[in-house]
Amino acid sequence: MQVHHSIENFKIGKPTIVTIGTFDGVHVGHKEILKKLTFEANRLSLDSVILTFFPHPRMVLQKDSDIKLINTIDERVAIFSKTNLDHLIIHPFTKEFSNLSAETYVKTILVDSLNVKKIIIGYDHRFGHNRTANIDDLKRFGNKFGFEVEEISAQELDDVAVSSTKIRRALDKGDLETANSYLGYPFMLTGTVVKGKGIGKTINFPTANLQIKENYKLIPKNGVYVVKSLLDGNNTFGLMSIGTNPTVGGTSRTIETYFLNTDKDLYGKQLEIELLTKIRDEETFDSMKSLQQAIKSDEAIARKYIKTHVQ
Ligand SMILES: Cc1cc2nc3c(=O)[nH]c(=O)nc-3n(C[C@H](O)[C@H](O)[C@H](O)COP(=O)(O)O)c2cc1C
Ligand SMILES: Nc1ncnc2c1ncn2[C@@H]1O[C@H](COP(=O)(O)OP(=O)(O)O)[C@@H](O)[C@H]1O
Repeated sequence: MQVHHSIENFKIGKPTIVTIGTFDGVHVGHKEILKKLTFEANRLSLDSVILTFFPHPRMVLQKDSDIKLINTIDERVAIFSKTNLDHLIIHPFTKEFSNLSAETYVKTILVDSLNVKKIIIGYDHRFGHNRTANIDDLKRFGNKFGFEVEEISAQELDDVAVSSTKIRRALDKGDLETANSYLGYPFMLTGTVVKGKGIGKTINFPTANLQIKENYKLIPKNGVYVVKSLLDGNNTFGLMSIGTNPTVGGTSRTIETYFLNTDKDLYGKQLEIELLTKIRDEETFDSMKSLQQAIKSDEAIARKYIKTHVQ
């Protein structure tokens, strides 16, 4: 798959079949659309294209919007890269771009730049300045400019019963089982290991503190999770604590992982950590000893979970 960071970087080759959207999570419902896109691309001998926008329109048009996304843009690109689509275009969403009228957008971007012959799109897709145009307008433009529109009906989307909103809600509740089954892969957090207060080692539970640079990334509910990550090529399980660490007087939210069976120096490393299940909520303990006891019991629960669910 070729990745293009703007429409301008896309050089017209074969005519295309296109789907358009944010695809936050690239979940099992999205995958159905992508499957359809590949099938039709082969049948009609067209190049398949996903057109997506970044930043998310709400991040640009409502500056104070506190929108949280399931994937960072890099994670989304990595997931798309595993599909067999021909092109991914990540077009910068700017105020200027949002001012394009529906017809100008269709003509200049879809027709002139992408040479589109077919569009596969959800029934509720809206586009153009102030999102005024809908699927009927798109079909009208199709007649005018010579492309076909295949609508994915509400019923079809309902049948899958999965949406990015449902996944976000599950993550907000710490329900990783639901989120991961809707995603079709484990929810992940990606970032760099930075220095913390150095308390972890003193209680024999060193924790790699993950710094996530994207402030729009959705962080699941505070609590303790069983996680998995690839450390120097080895699948390594661990316990992740998300929260403000009230026991040690913390105030800001941290994401820390104690990895099982390793004593590696992880500072500065880039980690992708998969969240598998939540064990408990964050608690305020009356002493470091009680915290240490709780983590010991978390570790026992995690080892049991790994044995019964993963191996
Ligand atoms: C499995 C696990 C569970 C944790 N649970 C809690 C908790 O319930 N409450 C809390 O205040 N801190 C909790 N912590 C966070 C510890 O307070 C934290 O790891 C310790 O302060 C070390 O921080 P440092 O890495 O900045 O040195 C937990 C840590 C781990 C690894
Ligand atoms: N099993 C382990 N799990 C997590 N980190 C470990 C482990 N073994 C060694 N480390 C190292 O210890 C560091 C965490 O130690 P800690 O005392 O919690 O300090 P800090 O507060 O700086 O995170 C990690 O960033 C990593 O480099």
